[in-house]
Amino acid sequence: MERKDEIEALVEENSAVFEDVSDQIWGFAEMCYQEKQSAELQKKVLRELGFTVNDQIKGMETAFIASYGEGHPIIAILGEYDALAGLNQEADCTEHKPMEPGKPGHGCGHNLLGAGSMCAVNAVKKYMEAHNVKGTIRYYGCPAEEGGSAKTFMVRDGYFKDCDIELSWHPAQFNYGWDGEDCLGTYNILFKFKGISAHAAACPQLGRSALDACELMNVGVNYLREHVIPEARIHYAYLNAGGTAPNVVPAEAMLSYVIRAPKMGAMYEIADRVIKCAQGAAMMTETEMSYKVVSGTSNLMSTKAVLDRFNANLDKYLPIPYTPEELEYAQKFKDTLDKSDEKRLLHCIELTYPEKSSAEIRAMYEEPMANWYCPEVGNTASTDAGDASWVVPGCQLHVACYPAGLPFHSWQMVAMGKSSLAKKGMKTAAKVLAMTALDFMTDPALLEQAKKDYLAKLDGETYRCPLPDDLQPGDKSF
Ligand SMILES: Nc1ccc(C(=O)N[C@@H](CCC(=O)O)C(=O)O)cc1
Repeated sequence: MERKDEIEALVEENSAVFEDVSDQIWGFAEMCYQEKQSAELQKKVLRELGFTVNDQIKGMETAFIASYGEGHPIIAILGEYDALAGLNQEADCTEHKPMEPGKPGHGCGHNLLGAGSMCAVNAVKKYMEAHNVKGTIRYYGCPAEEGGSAKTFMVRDGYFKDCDIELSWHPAQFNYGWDGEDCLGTYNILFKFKGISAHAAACPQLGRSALDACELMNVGVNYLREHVIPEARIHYAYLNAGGTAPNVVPAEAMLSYVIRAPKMGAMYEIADRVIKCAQGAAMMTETEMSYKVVSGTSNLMSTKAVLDRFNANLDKYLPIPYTPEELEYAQKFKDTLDKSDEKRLLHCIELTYPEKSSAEIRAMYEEPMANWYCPEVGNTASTDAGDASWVVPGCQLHVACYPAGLPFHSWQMVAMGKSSLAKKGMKTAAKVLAMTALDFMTDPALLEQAKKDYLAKLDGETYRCPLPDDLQPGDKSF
C-alpha cells in the first residue's frame, strides 16, 4: 500500500478517540494556563496509546511533551487547547446563543487543534512501528496560545533545543501551508499609573489623576498610529480604570497594550514609542508610571522545504469528501456572515488561480466550503508557534474547518466546533501532518534541505526571545 493510503487508513481507523477528545475539550473550554482537564485528558489518552509523557515543564502545570521512539530525527507536532473569554455558544446553532453567558468558548478551534495533532502523532507512531522507522515523534502539549505565549516560554527554557523539525496546524477557512508573511510578532505590556486621590470637588488641586494619565497616553498612541508602518497593530484595554466614583480622584489605573508588527525590530521600535507616550502622559499629569512586559511572540519564519511538503501532501488529501448535509450546514453558517469581506476573499482566490475567469472565481467563492488549495492573505494573526519556528525549521498548516470568511474569535466558530464537517478538516490536517513528519523522518536529504532553507530564511538574524529572562508563565501580577 502507498504511504499516503496507509496514513489515510491509520487516521480514519483511529479517529474516534481524537474526535471524542476534541468534543470533550470543547466542553471544558478552559482558558490561558487553566487547561487542567484538557491537559489531563490528552495525557491519559496518549499514555494509553503508548507514548511517554513528560509533564514536568518549568512553570506550566498544563504543558507536557509526549514522545515515542528514540534518537534523531526528532519531529515535533504542536498542539493547543485553550479557549477564549466570553465566547460561550450553543453547538450547531446558527444564531448567537450563549449557553452560559460570559463563560469561555472555543472561538479559535483549539479543541480541534490539539486533538488533530494528537491524531497525527498516533498515525506516525503506528507507521513507525509497522515499518521499523527510526527517530522520535513528539506531541507538544502547549497551553495558553491566546495571550499567554506558552511556546515562547518553552523555547526560552530549551524544550525545542534538540528538535529537527517542528510542525503545527490551525483550523481555518482555506487549505494551505502558511508562508507566515502576514504573521505579526506581539508584545504585551502593562502600564500602571500612580496618582494622588483627593476629594474631586473640595480639593481637586491636591489630586493627581491616574485615569487622566491613561487617557492621555491613549490619545498620544492614537496620534502615533498614523506614523507607524501600516501592517502594525496597537490595541489596548483598561485593566483598572481607577474606580467607579467620579468624586474621588483616581489614584491608580492600569492599561494593557498589545503591539504587533511583522518584523521584530519594527515591533520593538514601536513599543519604545508607546512607552514614550506613557512617559509623556505621566509627565503631563504628575503621576508615576511603571510598565511590565507580560508576554510576547515572534513572527512565523516558515521554512520553504516544510511549506512545500505541507502543500504537496495537502494536495494528496483534497478535496475533503463532505456529504450534502455537511455542505448545507456550512452554507447556513456562511449565510450569517458580513458580506463586506467578500472582495478580500475573491482576491485570495484570484491570486491563487490567475488563469480562471471572474465568473469561475465567483463560483468558487460561492461554494459552501473552500475545498481546494488557496492561501489566505490579509487575515493577519499572531501565534507563539512563531517562536518555535525561529529556533527549529518548521511551518504552520491551515485546513478548512469553517466556510471562507468565517472570523476567528467569533460565536460562529464556537458553534461549528463539534460538527462532523470541522472534524473532517481535523482528520485531513492529521493526515497531512503525519505524512510531512514521515517525509522528514525518512529522507535525510530533505531534512538537510530544510536546515538550509531555515538558515536562508534567518539570513544571519538570530533569535531574540521577546520575554524578560525572569518572567514566569502566566504571571501578569504587577
Ligand atoms: N493560524 C492562526 C494562528 C493564530 C491565530 C490567532 O488568532 N491568534 C491570536 C493569539 C495571539 C498570541 O499569540 O498572543 C491572535 O492573533 O490574537 C489565528 C490563526
